[in-house]
Amino acid sequence: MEKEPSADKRGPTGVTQNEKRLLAVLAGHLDRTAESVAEEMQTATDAVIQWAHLAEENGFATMTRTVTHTYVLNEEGEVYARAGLPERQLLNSFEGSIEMATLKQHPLSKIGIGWMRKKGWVTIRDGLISRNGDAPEGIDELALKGPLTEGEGLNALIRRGLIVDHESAVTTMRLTPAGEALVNEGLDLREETGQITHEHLLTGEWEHLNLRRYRIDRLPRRAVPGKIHPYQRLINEMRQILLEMGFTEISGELVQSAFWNFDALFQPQDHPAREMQDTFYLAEETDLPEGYERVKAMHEHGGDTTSSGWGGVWSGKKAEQCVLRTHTTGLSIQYLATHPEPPVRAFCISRVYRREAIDPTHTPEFEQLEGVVMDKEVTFSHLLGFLKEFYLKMGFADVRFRPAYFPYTEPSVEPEVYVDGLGWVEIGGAGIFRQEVTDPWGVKTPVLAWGLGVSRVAMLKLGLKDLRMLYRSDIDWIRDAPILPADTQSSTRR
Ligand SMILES: N[C@@H](Cc1ccccc1)C(=O)O
Repeated sequence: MEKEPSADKRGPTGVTQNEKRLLAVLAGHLDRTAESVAEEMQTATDAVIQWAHLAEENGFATMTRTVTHTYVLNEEGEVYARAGLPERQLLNSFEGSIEMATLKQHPLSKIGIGWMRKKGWVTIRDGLISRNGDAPEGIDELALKGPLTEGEGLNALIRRGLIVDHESAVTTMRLTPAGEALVNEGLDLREETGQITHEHLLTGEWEHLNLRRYRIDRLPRRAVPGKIHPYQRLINEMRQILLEMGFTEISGELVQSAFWNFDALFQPQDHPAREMQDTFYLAEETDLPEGYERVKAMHEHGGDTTSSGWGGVWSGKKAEQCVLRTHTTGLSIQYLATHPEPPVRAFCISRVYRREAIDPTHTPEFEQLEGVVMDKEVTFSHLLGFLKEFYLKMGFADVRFRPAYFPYTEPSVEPEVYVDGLGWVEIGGAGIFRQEVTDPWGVKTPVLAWGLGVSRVAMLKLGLKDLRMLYRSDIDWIRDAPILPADTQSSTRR
């Protein structure tokens, strides 16, 4: 291949063909407008500006953009230019003093009176307007006479909305000394070939081609294609794991009765979590489902079981109240009520609502991953094993369990995962449903149940310091968040 002239001076990246053509056109001129260059090169002005940008980056040319304004009176301005500003016309309409009420009859009084006062032309006292003196012509009135050149007078007219500002930009460009030197050394203006073809190789023509150089030291412009929100991506991944483990996905309404959200889970009616400050109550009420009497009996005295219940009188009114679901455990028990025979493996990943003060780690709405496994002979060990397995698949290798309490499970645990830099982080609740929960619906087989904070997991997996980021649609964050397919995220995935 021919050695390109002065390749050393062009830097390692070379100069594009279009840039060279542009430099040749600029040679011998001082400043040229983009338009005239475009005309000579028989191309679009935008293209010329783009090539000039490249040349500028390489130090061969400079560009200057000059914005010029042309000011013209608008329709209203034209009228005032002929007849005078409203305040002048108004002032000329009377001598000495005039009753305010009379002057208000004047069609221009609305605009004019204020301006006359502002300019100190008149004094208003006891409903009477009096001239102060001879009211000399102001800079705005001078400007109105034209020509409209920049200055305080014009600014005053612009502020009063009497002017149209026509803006036009002219881009000029010229060679730098380096650009001139490059042109003087001679530019290789032969056509460039961007792609070598089979033909070129066969005929040996490739040896004589002027091949376009790649700028391998430059990053290409960043591509920001559409993609799934990082949080949704994580939720999809969790869903996939559970589906692969043989679970059925269930769903339910955001609005639930207190009955399903609390009572069916043997949560006593005076439980603090049911208080207004923790739960969003709605004005609506709903009918109690068939079989609610058995839940009532369970609360009051333990129904037909050995449990003694909570005692007292269970109020149907309280149970009829509608709430924004505070957890998804209410969906699990509803599902079991209609599917009381084993085996059942069900899950849902859904939004729940709690009256939390908003801060970096609390939002009043967040997602939970809820699940149940009902089968003959499933035990507490299976529950721990399952949770461990799930977290492993999510990429948390260290999982441990702390004893916990929920009104609906016994025994109960809170799983924790170990996160570098944070230590052990609590990430949900789990346990075996109590007899008080399952018995009213004829469920006789053990039920493993859990509810995990999905947004918590997301925070840890996405390295967020602020939970709110998940809900904020911060476009920069969304663009920057890496796309990690499930398979590459965790080496423990089996
Ligand atoms: N509902 C509990 C989690 C949980 C679900 C199922 C069983 C035990 C605990 C919570 O919201 O924190």
